[in-house]
Order: sequence, then C-alpha cells, then structure tokens
Amino acid sequence: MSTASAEVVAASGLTATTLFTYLIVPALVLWVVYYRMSRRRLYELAAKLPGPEGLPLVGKGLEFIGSPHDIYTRVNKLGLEWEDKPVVKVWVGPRLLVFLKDPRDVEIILSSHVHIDKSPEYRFFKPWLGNGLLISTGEKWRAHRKLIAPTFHLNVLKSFLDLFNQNSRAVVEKMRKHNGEAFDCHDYMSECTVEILLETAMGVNKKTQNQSGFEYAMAVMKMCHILHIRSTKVWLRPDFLFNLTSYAKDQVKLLDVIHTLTKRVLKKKKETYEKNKSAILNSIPMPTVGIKEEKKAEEKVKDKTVVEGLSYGQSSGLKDDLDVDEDVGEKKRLAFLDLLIESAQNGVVLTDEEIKEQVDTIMFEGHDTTAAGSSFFLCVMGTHPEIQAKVIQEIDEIFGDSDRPCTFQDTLEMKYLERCIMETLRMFPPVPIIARELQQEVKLNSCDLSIPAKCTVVIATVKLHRQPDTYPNPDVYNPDNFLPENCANRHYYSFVPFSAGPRSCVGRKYAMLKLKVILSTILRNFTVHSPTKLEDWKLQADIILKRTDGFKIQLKPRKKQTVA
Ligand code: HEM
Repeated sequence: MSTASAEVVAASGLTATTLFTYLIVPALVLWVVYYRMSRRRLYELAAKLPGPEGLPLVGKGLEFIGSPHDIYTRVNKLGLEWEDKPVVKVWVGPRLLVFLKDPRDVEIILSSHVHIDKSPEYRFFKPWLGNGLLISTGEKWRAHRKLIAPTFHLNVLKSFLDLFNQNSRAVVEKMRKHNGEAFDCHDYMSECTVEILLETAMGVNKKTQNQSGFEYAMAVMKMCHILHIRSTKVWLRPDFLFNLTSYAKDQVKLLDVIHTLTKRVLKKKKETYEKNKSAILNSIPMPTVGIKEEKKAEEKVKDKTVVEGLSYGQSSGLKDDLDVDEDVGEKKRLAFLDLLIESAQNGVVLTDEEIKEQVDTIMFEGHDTTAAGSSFFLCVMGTHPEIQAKVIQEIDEIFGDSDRPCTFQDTLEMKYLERCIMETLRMFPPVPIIARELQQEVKLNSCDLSIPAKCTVVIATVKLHRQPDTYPNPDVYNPDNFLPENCANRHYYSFVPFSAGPRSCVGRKYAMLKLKVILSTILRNFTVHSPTKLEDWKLQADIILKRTDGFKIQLKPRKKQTVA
C-alpha cells in the first residue's frame, strides 16, 4: 500500500485485516454463491444419482491416494458396494464423476456425435500429444479423423504383413535367450510394437532405428506413470504445483527422448518425400508371400464378409468409419505418415506441428495398448495350458511343420486364437476407462435418471466387461464367450475394448492383425508357462491396464529354431 493510501486507511480507522474482511470475504462469498447457482442443475441431478456422498469438500477424493494398485483395488471395491446400480456417482472434490456400466447407457455416449469431448484429465497429455487425434475435439478432430482413418484401411494393413512377420520372428529370437527362465515379457512386447509402428505406420527403416525403439518404449512407460500420478493426486493437477515437483523435471527429460524420435522420424520422411515424390507411393512395403493365393482368398472372404465385426475387435453389429467398404483407391493407399506429408504438400491445411502431434499420438496409442494386450494374452496362456493347447493345435493345423511366414488368409483362419484374444481384451482391456466431458444433459436408458452437463462420464470397460448378467462367470477366462451363438443375443455395447462409434479406436484392425501375427509366431515356437495364478495377479489402472507384479512368463521351445 502506498504511503498516501495507507494514511487514508489509517484516517478512516481501517486496518489491513478489516479491509480484507470487508472486501475479500464478501467477494469470496459472492463467488461461491454464483458458482453454486451456476451448477444448480448439476447438484439437483447428482443428488438423485446413487453413489457414496463422501466427505465435505473432498468427496471420495481420498480413495485416490496411494499406489496405482491400491487405487485400483479401492475403486474396484467401491464399485462392488454399488454393484446393483446401473449408474454410480462419485464426487472427487468439486468434480462429479458418473460411472456407467449398463450397455444401453454406454451406447448413448459412445454412439453419439455430440458427446465427443474428452474429460479434463486428458489435458495432462497435452505437452506430449498436443492436439492429436486422441485429445482434440470439434471440427479439428473431425477433419483429422477423416484424413487418418483411411490409412488404417485393410488394404494398407495387408501390405504390412511382411514387417509384422519379420518383427515377430525377431522378438522370438530375443526371448529365446531366456532359456526357460522366468522373465517379464512386457518389455519385449513393448519394444517389438514400437519397432513395428516405426516401420509400418511411420515407414522408418529398421537400420536407422538403432536403440531408439527400446529407449522410446521405456520413456513412454515412465510418462504414463507420471500422467497417472497427476490424474489421481489432486494436488498435482494445477500446473504451478506440478512444476515444483521432480515429476515435472522427469517429464521434461522423457518428452525430450520421445519428441527427439518423433522429430527425427518426421525429418527423414520429409527428406525422402522431397527427394523422390513418386517413390513415396512405392515405399509401402508390398507382401511378397503367396500374392495369388491371397487374392483368391480375399475374393472368397469378400463374399462372406467375415473380415468385419469380431475378427477386428468389436461386436459384429457395430460399424464405424473403419468399416467403409469402398476401396480408397490404389493411389490413396498410403501408410499413415506418407499420407499426412502428402496431404500437407497438396493443399490440406496441416502444419508440421500438427503432423508431429498425430505421429506422437499414433506412436503412444498404437504401442502401449498392444504391448499390454499381448502381454496379458501370453500370461493367460501360461495359466491355462488346456486352452493354450487348443490354440497351438489350430496354429499347427494352419502351418503344419512349415516355418513359412503368416499370411492374411492365415489370420482369418485363426478363429480360436481370435476368441482367446477377445476374451483377453474382455477381462483385461488395455484401456480400462473411457472418459468424456458432457456438454449436454443425458437421459439414461437403463433407468429413469439423467446425468447432468459438465460432469465427467466414465465408462469403465474393466467393469462393463465383467457384468454377470452379460457374461456368466465373468471372472473366469473362457474364450467360448465369443462363440457366435454366445455373442448373438449380447448387447453390442457390452464389449468395447476399442471403444465404439465415431471416436472408436482408429487402429483397431491394425492391432488385431498385428496381435494375430505376433502371438501365433510366438506360439509356433514356444509353449508358455506362467508362475502366478490369474486370481493372484495384481492389477493397476495406469492409463493403460498393467500388472503391478509384472508380466512374468517362462518359455519352452516347441521345435527346431525358425530362421529370423
Ligand atoms: C489392443 C490394442 C488397442 C486397444 C485396446 C485400443 C483401445 C482404444 C480405445 C479404448 C480408444 C478410445 C479412447 C478414448 O476414447 O479415450 C482408442 C483410441 C485411439 N486409438 Fe486405440 N487401441 C489399441 C491399438 C491402437 C493402435 C495399434 C493404434 C494406431 C496404430 C491406435 C490408435 C488410436 C487413436 C489414434 C485413437 C484416438 C481416436 C479418436 O479419438 O478419434 N490404437 N484406442
């Protein structure tokens, strides 16, 4: 306070404390009244929703303290207490979270073209993924989705089979050195999926990758951990507090590793593009095995339309923009990064920064999810030898004694393996929650209740996929859950590991094809044993679902070594 104003205050007999009381306190009270009035409808509807009331001010915020496994266990327990309700509200401080687990309600959210905004927690991804497809919304998201979805067309994916095969064989050779010893398979799956992504979607040659795949995968894992900590520890949410912690310093270092790789990938690709524009079209690797037979098989498949639906990770009644039948045309069949660069050169408004954000998004979404899915699969096989034997029998019927690479037609014949992958994604969905910020009130289908605008809707796939009225014995691993006759009467939205509707996973078909090639190659070479029973696994919902106790497996060679 200046001397003059201090004198005025002194003359009027006011002290700084009374000034505070007379000005700041009423302003604060007015703000609180305004804040509550503007959220009146939210409180009104929230009061009618079932769920724990929690403590004043913090609600159930304290449930989110502790290790990722503790949080997972506590939130799961909370879910069990409200098991009989189709919808459960949870207050975390001033935030209202509404958990949905009835497929009829899940359908309202996921099938909507309106409820597409991600929840505020996704903003923690911003320094990493910018405004990439996972986070963006509105017109930007719509335009980029339209551009990117065709790059995951089956015709593009089929051209990746050689690379899927080569990398699967490489990981088999790397894992062989454990010689029957127990080891954590997640690091291998992680490295392998990063390398496959670099070679396929990004078109980066293996020779130029060096150690970067492994380093990148480790940096991504650590970043996910930091993001998880931020979204669960309320005090780390504001940037100014987070920036004071060692997590912020670690984040800077990790993002440096991640973005260095992305920038390098982008630079290389642009140089190639400039050097020889026409060579870009030819740079998509073409399959070299059994092309004629593939063509015949494809025609057969087209007649039967068996390639959609469950084969590619979603209930057969669901369709999204990945299921468009018309071929995008020879010229347009570009791999992801080639298409983005070409589009930017040909007048589509796409800045270098936007391309980088999409590359980061695809690298993250495309790698950690598949690494978790394949690691869970191997562990499940290891704990269910009788089911593993059936998968191996199917694979042997397809390949016999041959070491030939896997073709697209082979993947279509892996029906039992497919059901086992589906069942793994049911029990252990790599993306355990899908969260949206509602801009409009929503009337639920399962009951006579509405959820308010401005709340966060959470679809916990880990819960949705284990509803006993949909899946008898939901905690028992049973691939027969995905027999056609058992799927027939099930609600389409009761199985959404890749989400569904307009914001479904753009890499769904890519992931399924890649999983079939990697996992069949591993089981052509080894039988898997897993030392810990499935009931004893310790899970943590760390953005991506993981095992706190690690993905330990032992491999026993089945036959002579394949040539890598
Ligand atoms: C087993 C593997 C995978 C699973 C379980 C999975 C699951 C999901 C889920 C649940 C979402 C919706 C997330 C949300 O709404 O918050 C999603 C979105 C997305 N996924 Fe995947 N994913 C997998 C593999 C992949 C792959 C291989 C790629 C790319 C190569 C990919 C790219 C994306 C992208 C870009 C989005 C954002 C789409 C949008 O918002 O329009 N995913 N994924």
